[in-house]
Amino acid sequence: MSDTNQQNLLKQAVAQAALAHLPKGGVIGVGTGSTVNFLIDLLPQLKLAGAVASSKATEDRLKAVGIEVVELNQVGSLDVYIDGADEIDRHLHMIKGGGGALTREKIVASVAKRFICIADESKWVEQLGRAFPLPIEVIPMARSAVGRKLVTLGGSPAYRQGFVTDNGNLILDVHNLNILNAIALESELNDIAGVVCNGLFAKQGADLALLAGPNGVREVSR
Ligand SMILES: O=C[C@H](O)[C@H](O)[C@H](O)COP(=O)(O)O
Repeated sequence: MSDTNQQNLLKQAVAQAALAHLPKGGVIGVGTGSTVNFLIDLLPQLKLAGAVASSKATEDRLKAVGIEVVELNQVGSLDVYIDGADEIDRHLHMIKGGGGALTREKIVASVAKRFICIADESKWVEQLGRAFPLPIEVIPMARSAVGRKLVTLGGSPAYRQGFVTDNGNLILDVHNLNILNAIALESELNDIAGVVCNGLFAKQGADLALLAGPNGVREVSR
């Protein structure tokens, strides 16, 4: 079996395991990405009243399986937000945004009482950012200015060519950042003029991580 097929089986397994952690008949926040896509296919079983989508892609997919998509402005708070991650560490801090949906993901997650991260074990890392570059959503006119600031922080920003976010902005993928204090760096990056949002989810990390490996799905909670 190819590595991709094997990884897809793990994503399917973690999506299945997540169902037990989600409320039946409620409204939940739904993230973006290939792992979440496996979950969305299973969500009709929960007979949800609706879901808040973190991207246009997720919105389309939720509608395709018959789940009502609720605007965030119609919702006071959510019991649960569920999403994948590009990397997650032992503090349940994450890097997200590989699919470019980080800003809406962070917004929807911010109104949720609980963040559940679903991933395969390949996403579990000792230190964030060593293998996966940190995505940052940037206002287009600020691309070079933000890039220069990121270089002074030790990063090597790469412009994600041909990609436009759901919000009409661009993504810089920042390599070589030494992320020793993810909470502090998340704030520091947000302070750069022109940055809309960065892919560190540390101030609000996950409350529960479900991680699928060859021996099953393990749970790590805070
Ligand atoms: O923008 C994309 C999101 O942050 C995803 O949660 C992240 O990239 C993980 O995606 P996947 O489940 O496809 O690995």
